[in-house]
This record gives sequence, C-alpha cells and structure tokens, in this order.
Amino acid sequence: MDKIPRPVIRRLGLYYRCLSKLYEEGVDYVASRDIAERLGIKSSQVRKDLSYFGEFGKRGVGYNVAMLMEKLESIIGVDKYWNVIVIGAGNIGSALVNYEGLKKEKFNIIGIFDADRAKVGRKIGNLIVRHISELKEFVKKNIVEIAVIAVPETAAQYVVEQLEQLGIKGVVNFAPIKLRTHLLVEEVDITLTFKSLVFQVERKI
Ligand SMILES: NC(=O)c1ccc[n+]([C@@H]2O[C@H](COP(=O)([O-])OP(=O)(O)OC[C@H]3O[C@@H](n4cnc5c(N)ncnc54)[C@H](O)[C@@H]3O)[C@@H](O)[C@H]2O)c1
Repeated sequence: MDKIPRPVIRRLGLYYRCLSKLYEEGVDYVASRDIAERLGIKSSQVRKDLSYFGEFGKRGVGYNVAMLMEKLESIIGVDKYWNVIVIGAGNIGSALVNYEGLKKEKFNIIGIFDADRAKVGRKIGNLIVRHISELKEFVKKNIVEIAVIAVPETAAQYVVEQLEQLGIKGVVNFAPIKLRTHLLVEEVDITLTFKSLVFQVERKI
C-alpha cells in the first residue's frame, strides 16, 4: 500500500464521493467511463487507479457501486471519523470550523487554538477558541491524529514541531512555506493553483 502514488490516493476520495452520489441515485453498476465523465478525467486513468487495489470491475458490466464503495472505504479510511484540530483561529481557521462539508466527510474539528489571547474564548461555530498553551493537555485527553496549520508563515515551522512532539500524524498546511518535519504533510497552496491555471490558460492561447 505504501507504493501507491499520492495523486492516486487523492483521486480515491473523488471516486468515493462520485460513487456515493451514484448510490444515492440508486445506480447498482457503473462503468469506468461514467465515473471518468462525472469527474472530468480519462476513463483509462480511472481503470488504472482502481487496478492498484485488485480487480473490482467486470468487463461489460462495470463496477458494483456498493462493493467498490466498501473497498474504497477500507482503503482511504472514510468509514472512520477523524478528529481534527486547527491551529490558528484567523480567516482560514474560522472558515474551516464553519465549513459543514468537512463534517459530512467525517472530518470532525474538535478544537481550535490560537496564540493571541484576544481571540481565546471566542466562539467559532460550536467551538471555543483555546490558547495554544492548552494544546498538549488537549491532545493527551482526545484522540487526534490530524491537524491543520492555519498560522502565518513565520509561525508555521514552530507549530509543526510542537505537533510532531505531541504525536500528531499528519498535517494540512495552509502556510506558504515548506515545512521541515517527519509528519505527513498535505500543502494547500492557493497561489500555486492559480499559477498552474494561468500556465494552462496561456498554453491554450
Ligand atoms: N486568508 C487567505 O485567503 C489565505 C489563502 C491562502 C493561504 N493563506 C495562508 O494561511 C495561513 C493563515 O491565513 P489567515 O488568513 O487565516 O491568517 P490570519 O492572520 O487571519 O490568522 C492566523 C492566526 O494564527 C494565529 N497565530 C500566530 N502564531 C501562532 C502560533 N504560534 N500558535 C497559534 N496561533 C498562532 C494568529 O493569532 C492568527 O489568529 C497563512 O499562512 C496564510 O499565508 C491564507
């Protein structure tokens, strides 16, 4: 399982969402072509990605939606609730706490922390902002494996080191900085997304 490329793992989440919709629509079997069409990717890509995990599909019939969902659930852990903490109660941190979509996908934000005492005690969604000094105690008392870094670039390295010491396993990092850490990191680099888009736009022109 270690050798599966990251982009594939990311796409599995998309496949899962697509299959959930099909399931809700009452669809029993689906062809890779239909999944591909819904997601705007090539059907050969869908077949290749899913073949990493064994032969799910039947030629001419397609994939059994419920069975494939079950298989994906066991691979990407969507059958499990993940507790998440957010470091930084600014624009991004607050937006995430207020974003219902995460909970729907079973990512449960259970704590938000900030270094600014003026923000501590404020209510964001259903949570009260805690001071960062309470982090250690909080992580000891709760099962938390995932954290979001939503602090300024200058504080992000320090924060990831704290998270590493506390045994957090993975981080979603919004700060535009390459973190030095052993933790698993997913970067959310909005500037890069724009750059990639304009690169493609220019090439089309
Ligand atoms: N706002 C955006 O649209 C946007 C877009 C892309 C990326 N980002 C990046 O995401 C990060 C967060 O952005 P934002 O707009 O939410 O910033 P923000 O300034 O609104 O919030 C950052 C929060 O982090 C807190 N903080 C600072 N040091 C801390 C520490 N050591 N421990 C805990 N909390 C600490 C601050 O008190 C503040 O409340 C930044 O690195 C930013 O560059 C922001």
